[in-house]
Amino acid sequence: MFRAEGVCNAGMRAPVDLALDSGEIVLVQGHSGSGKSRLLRALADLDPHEGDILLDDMSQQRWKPCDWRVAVMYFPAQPAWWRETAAQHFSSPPPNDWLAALALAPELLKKPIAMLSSGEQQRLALLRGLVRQPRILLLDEPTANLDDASARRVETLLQDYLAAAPGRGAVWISHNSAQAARLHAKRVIQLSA
Ligand SMILES: Nc1ncnc2c1ncn2[C@@H]1O[C@H](COP(=O)(O)OP(=O)(O)OP(=O)(O)O)[C@@H](O)[C@H]1O
Repeated sequence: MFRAEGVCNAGMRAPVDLALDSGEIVLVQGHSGSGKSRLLRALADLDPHEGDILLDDMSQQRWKPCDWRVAVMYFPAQPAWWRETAAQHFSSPPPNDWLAALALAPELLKKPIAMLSSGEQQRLALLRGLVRQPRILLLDEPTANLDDASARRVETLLQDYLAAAPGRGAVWISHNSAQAARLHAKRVIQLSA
């Protein structure tokens, strides 16, 4: 379904091959600075890079870049905001059950971003991306700012999202071995420093 062959971005030590089947999570691990974020940015076509990346056998080079970045969406560890409130960043409002699943009060959407905790911002940024229905989620430590209970809520929501339609998958950076076990990833890509 999703394949990467010889992908290399500036800051990565070696090219990476990767394959993702429908519903699958591939974990990416490695020391700080080993190139995990740079790999995900290359997969999302956010930087010039080497190698080929295919979704349903169609090369990234044949996609319109803006369509690719919605289908193959990068979720940075530190999300960017450019308007005053989170609500202003959503193409369509997040479903109430998603907000509830992440224990986010709907009122948070209307608060100034500067008044939200980093964990609230990270969860809202996740929903901001999911409402656009990406197929491949490139998750850069999506629970980095969260306590254990909140992290598990995010894991459950993401696993449910992947299972809700065919043709979805995730490449997930995680430093947490307990989380890695919970995600049942069949494949782990270990980047060396
Ligand atoms: N635009 C860039 N061009 C070249 N090298 C870069 C660029 N941005 C970052 N780097 C370097 O690439 C290397 C890998 O960075 P990356 O952010 O992918 O690491 P990481 O494995 O995600 O680390 P961490 O776990 O600390 O987030 C680092 O040495 C970094 O300094």
